Amino acid sequence: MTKVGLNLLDQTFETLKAEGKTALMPFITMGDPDPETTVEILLQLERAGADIVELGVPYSDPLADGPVIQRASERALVRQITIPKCLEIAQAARERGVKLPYVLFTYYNPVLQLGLESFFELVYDAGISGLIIPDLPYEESQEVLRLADQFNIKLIPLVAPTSRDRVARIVEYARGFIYCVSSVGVTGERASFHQSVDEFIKSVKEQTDLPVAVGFGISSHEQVSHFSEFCDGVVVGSAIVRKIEDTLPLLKDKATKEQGLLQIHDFVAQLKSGN
Ligand SMILES: O=P(O)(O)OC[C@@H](O)[C@@H](O)c1c[nH]c2ccccc12
Repeated sequence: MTKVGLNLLDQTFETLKAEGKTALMPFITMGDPDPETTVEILLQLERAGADIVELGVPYSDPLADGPVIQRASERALVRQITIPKCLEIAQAARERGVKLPYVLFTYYNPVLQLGLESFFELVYDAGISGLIIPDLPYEESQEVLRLADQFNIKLIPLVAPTSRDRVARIVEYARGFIYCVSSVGVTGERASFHQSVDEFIKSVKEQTDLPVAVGFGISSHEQVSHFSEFCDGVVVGSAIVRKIEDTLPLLKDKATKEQGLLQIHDFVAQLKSGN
């Protein structure tokens, strides 16, 4: 039975567009450093001005991830953070008042381990609005897309400057938004971006009515501001995950946990507003 109804991710982009705003979209690794702290971090991200959040499922072989997110995955895997556990954490954050749309970010193998139908039932029940699977083989994406549509979960594609010739076909099957990868290689902060990135993103925008977001390497207010001039969303992962890593000593001690959470809040807030 196809699940109908409004999708919070779509609604959020529509509202932001009407307000002439760009979505700030943090990525964090779920369960890093532990489930309870992840709930607290999600609350801080929302308070800091995040509009949408990418919930990263830790994985043992994160091919597209740089060292910062690899280390975060390792810390989370020590706590046996599985997809069901990630979804529990997401629901716990909802119960604490987090209203952000959730985009689940997972490699394909953990999905296969659960089985596609079971996976989508769990993800739907957890109130997830979007899904990114960076290593989903194109040949299998039609079945995943059929189920995602059935459960009203937006299957978001990644497009890279190296896949220019495939953009038209990728966009044709896109849902939710288009995730433009700013650079080739793996995730991780970049000091600068090749000037052709702007033109690549603008060329993608010309081929779709869906929102277009950019990610990979963005780590400062200046970079967020630059891309916010022509993107509907800006994803920041490694820079925020590194901030979490840097505050681990504070987060681990009850006496200083609030101070650590506040430092994460302030870092994300300055990404958004620059002050
Ligand atoms: O970490 P960065 O450079 O800020 O990039 C966002 C990235 O973390 C997030 O979207 C993501 C995490 N793992 C990925 C793997 C592939 C594509 C994207 C991702």
